[in-house]
Amino acid sequence: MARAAGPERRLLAVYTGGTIGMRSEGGVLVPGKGLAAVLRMLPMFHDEEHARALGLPEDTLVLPPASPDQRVFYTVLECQPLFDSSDMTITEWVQIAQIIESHYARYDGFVVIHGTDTMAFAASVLSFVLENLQKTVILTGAQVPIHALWNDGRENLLGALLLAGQYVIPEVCLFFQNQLFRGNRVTKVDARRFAAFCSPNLPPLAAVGADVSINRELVCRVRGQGRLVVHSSMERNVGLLRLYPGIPASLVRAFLQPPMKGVVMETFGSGNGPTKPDLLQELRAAAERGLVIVNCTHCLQGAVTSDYGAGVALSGAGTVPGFDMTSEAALAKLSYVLGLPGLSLDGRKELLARDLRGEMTPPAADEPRPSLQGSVLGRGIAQLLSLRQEADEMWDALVPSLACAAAYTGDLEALQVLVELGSDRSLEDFSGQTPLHAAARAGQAGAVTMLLQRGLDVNARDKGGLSPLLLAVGGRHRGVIGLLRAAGACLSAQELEDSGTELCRLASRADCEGLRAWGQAGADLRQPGYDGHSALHVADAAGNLEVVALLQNLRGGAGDQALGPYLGLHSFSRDLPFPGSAACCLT
Ligand SMILES: NC(=O)C[C@H](N)C(=O)O
Repeated sequence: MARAAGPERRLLAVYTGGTIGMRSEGGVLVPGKGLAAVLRMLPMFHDEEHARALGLPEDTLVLPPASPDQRVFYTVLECQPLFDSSDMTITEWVQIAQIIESHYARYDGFVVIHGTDTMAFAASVLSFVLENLQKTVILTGAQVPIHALWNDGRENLLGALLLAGQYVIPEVCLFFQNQLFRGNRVTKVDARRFAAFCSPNLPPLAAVGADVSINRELVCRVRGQGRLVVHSSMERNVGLLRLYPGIPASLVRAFLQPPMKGVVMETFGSGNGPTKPDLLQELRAAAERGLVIVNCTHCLQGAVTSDYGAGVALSGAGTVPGFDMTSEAALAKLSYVLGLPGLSLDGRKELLARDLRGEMTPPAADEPRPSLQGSVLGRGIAQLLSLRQEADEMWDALVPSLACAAAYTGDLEALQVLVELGSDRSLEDFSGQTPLHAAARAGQAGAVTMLLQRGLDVNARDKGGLSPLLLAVGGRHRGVIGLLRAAGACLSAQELEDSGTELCRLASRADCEGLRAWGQAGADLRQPGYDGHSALHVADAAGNLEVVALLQNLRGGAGDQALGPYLGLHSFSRDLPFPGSAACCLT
């Protein structure tokens, strides 16, 4: 986490509805249009004099100076339609993520103005949908409309704009009543009070008083190095089932029927439930059918543990522990994990039990308690716990190499899991190679496609300066070269210059495939080698008519245009199912 640099910071505020902008119609509150016009009239939200002096466009608002050397400019994007958040679903939240994606390069941070009723669900979903986030995203809203005399909307929105404008907190956060929370840790706890949200199992990331105090230990590091990825294929057939004393097995059975694919089950206390055989049998049968059940406690605070027989019975029936996740986060995570393509059931359960976006505290992170040092058994347990932690660290260190191995062999299922596990850190191995290098070297088009979709840097260089494109050229993997080029891979100026000598070498060996690969990668086939001769000269002097004909056919310089039709170059956007460009409307 860093204080944002630069004299001007630009934010996009996506206004989706909620009480903050609501008006009373017929005695009830309904979403209200024109929030930007309201903000323009409020001096705390817009410095008209400064805007006029700079000649800012009509849609750009500017906050009064918060510090002498920095100004926050922002644009309000009003969605159509506006929602009471009770009507919002995963579909709208994915659309918000797509709006962020399509404006990502132009803004330094994002504020999402949202109704409070489902804001905890929205923040949780966004935290999973947005992968490799490197900019601040803050959701906020209000309990009372901003145009009312006494309201919380002004403070909440101003705080969110100031934090997103002044700090790089690369997470989906929620700001309410002077506190900045991790979005997937919050839950709404009050329908009326201004302190509407709490984060029961994680302290706030920041608190705003006379000063801003940031809890630096807690703020996520920038996750991965790739570009932003929006996971739009969230599974919709997920549900939330709250156990209550005496719940009949027949009701549980009815709830777990297809098309349901995943269920968050809210249990008692530390993850306990009734141990009636008929109920356990329903859970077991559903788990055996492939339904994924995540066990979360319905307590506000605390975690699912294996302290009680009544909890162990549930895990014995095939449920996955959700530890200290909120039900909102668990539902969002389930939808995300079940929506990932190409994973086995075990792979999905493995991801569910792992902390992916800071949404839970798995027990492996527990420090051995000091009291354990007092007895022989206690010391043994403490040692076991620390061994387990070391094993975890070893696992983390091995993920990049394992991911490279999976990419090299084209094991897509293993690769998917490993890339997900490594998403909060670099996937470079000891030599600086990423799995994309390994896949390109081996010509694994499927793995290359998956990794490009996951946002791995197409032009990454390993410690020897090699890029995936150069490795694919070396292996003459023309399908992979096409994929990389279409995703923006290019040879460096030095490689283009050095390619002349290599082209001459290939021509002298009559290596037509090699020449085609270089041409497809964007090399100019007329580039002279170290002695000033081109590949065509070399082939001509050697009397190799096939190579001469090939080079003449492919002349015209940079391979793309000349080789495109010949080699079947294709449009990346047509071939890869990247999320389409985002609409600004929520429909
Ligand atoms: N305070 C609010 O924003 C509640 C409103 N019903 C909403 O969620 O849109």
